[in-house]
Amino acid sequence: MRQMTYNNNLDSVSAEGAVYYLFGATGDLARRKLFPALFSLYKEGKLSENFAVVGLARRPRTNEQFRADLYESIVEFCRYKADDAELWNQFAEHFVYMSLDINDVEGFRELSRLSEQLDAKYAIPGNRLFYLALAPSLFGPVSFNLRDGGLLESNGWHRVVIEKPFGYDLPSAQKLNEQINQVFKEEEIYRIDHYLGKEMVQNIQVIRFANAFFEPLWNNNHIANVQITLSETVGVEDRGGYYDKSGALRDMGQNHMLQMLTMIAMEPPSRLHGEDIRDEKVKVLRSLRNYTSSEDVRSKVVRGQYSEGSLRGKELPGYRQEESVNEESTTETYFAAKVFVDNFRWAGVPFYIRTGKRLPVKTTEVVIEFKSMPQNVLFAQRHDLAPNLLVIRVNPLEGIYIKVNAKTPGENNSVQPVAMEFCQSCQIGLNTPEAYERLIHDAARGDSTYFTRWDEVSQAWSFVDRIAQAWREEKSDLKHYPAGSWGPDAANQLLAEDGFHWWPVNGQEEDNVIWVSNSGK
Ligand SMILES: NC(=O)C1=CN([C@@H]2O[C@H](COP(=O)(O)OP(=O)(O)OC[C@H]3O[C@@H](n4cnc5c(N)ncnc54)[C@H](OP(=O)(O)O)[C@@H]3O)[C@@H](O)[C@H]2O)C=CC1
Ligand SMILES: O=C1O[C@H](COP(=O)(O)O)[C@@H](O)[C@H](O)[C@H]1O
Repeated sequence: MRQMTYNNNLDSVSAEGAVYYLFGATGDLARRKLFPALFSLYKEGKLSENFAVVGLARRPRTNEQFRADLYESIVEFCRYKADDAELWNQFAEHFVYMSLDINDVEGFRELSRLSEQLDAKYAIPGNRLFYLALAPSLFGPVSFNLRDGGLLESNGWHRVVIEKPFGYDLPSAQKLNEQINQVFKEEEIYRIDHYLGKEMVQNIQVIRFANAFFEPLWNNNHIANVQITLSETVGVEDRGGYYDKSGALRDMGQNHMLQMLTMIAMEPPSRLHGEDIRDEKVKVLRSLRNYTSSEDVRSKVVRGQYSEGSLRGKELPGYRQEESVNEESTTETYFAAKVFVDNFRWAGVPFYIRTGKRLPVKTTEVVIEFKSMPQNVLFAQRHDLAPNLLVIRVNPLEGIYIKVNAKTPGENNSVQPVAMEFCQSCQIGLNTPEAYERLIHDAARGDSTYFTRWDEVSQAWSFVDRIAQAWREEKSDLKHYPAGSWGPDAANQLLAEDGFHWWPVNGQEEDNVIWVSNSGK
């Protein structure tokens, strides 16, 4: 095994301080995720005192109003309480608001002047982090105006953090990238995929590469299939307008699901450094077997849309009745796919991936199903021995469990499945850093390991585009599933035809399993 080292010499960088420019400061993402993340970083001393945050959007706000919005967001969404008035005032004092239209370069010139004042006030050496919580159509214009307005002329570093979706398909993503590249170098661009900031997604590397009983078995000799589930109970909420153009494939598939797949499937990097890890991840994306025809897509990819139903006793409308959704929409709110990684390690191993809205539970889990032991006469089993599983729970519970076979206590040669669980969130609480905290901190430190590089994004789009193309050609295979159900039955068939089934997720395990867990189960 090659030597791997952690790259932990970046901590000092954020201590230099920076101005954070929050474009889209009056929007939903800022309110629910970005403000709370900044407060948590401040509470933990990760922002030090030499920083400033400039909130930017068109609608007018005074600094006082902006700070009041900030406070409300933190009370509602932050994992830390804002109950220490002195600390709160100290924090809020770093925030200012400026009304600005992205298309107006004059506003950027004024922002540049404000920035110089903030640099002087907080002893910041010109470091600038531009966070674009904006619609993708504004990424190009904002980049040009940052340059033309003089924001990139300061002495320090300049980084731009870009929200997803990065385009709608490969051509639009290419166009976006060309625009941004006219202003920023690739190493200055931090494309967010917040799943990469999740504790357990980052833990995949440690579980794989730090355990002698996983890595040697991590291949097609021993693994029967891999299952990745990202299920949500929510519908489209107030994002119907965006979602109806996007759908589950673009909203979750092109990014979060394929990124998780790469973390599971990649080869060990030579070092745990950003570029080395991303080199390995992009090789996985290049190895994805492309669907050869529309027929091929239809046989391996299932799409669904939720109709009326109920969840935990609550009646729910169908997708087509949601606000800002076309009444005849054929947008998928669910998809499941059988994917192959055509390389030496994974040849022949199916990766089953599924995601959907209005499913029965909110969970993200990865199941590694190992090949079964050969059936033999040693055990008095009436049924096949259950395969060993490694389950990685990403959220809301965080942890892992392994399922093994053991002797049924007191009975001769009878076999009993036992699940041994390390519930990380039960052990240390749910107070682990949220994904956005981790990622904002990483961007400020110049660590782009858990951001997506352009070659990854483009490769993922070219894979997804083939599916979208087949769906455009033929719409009749869209299946409707009742809200609150596990999606179309065709998704079960996808596995059944290979002799597999989806493993239960989120604590809905089978009755006959003995649990050994630190969760008190
Ligand atoms: N919300 C979420 O949970 C997630 C969002 N994202 C992505 O993050 C981005 C932002 O999403 P979200 O916050 O939900 O969107 P919102 O629609 O809630 O907010 C958009 C923001 O952009 C500002 N804005 C729009 N046009 C202009 C303009 N011409 N000049 C200056 N500011 C402008 C708006 O302010 P104003 O109207 O005052 O100008 C507002 O602050 C999107 O790309 C989205 O896909 C990604 C993952 C999750
Ligand atoms: O990016 C997105 O992710 C969320 C789900 O994120 P999670 O961290 O709560 O699992 C999803 O609801 C949203 O549609 C999508 O845009």
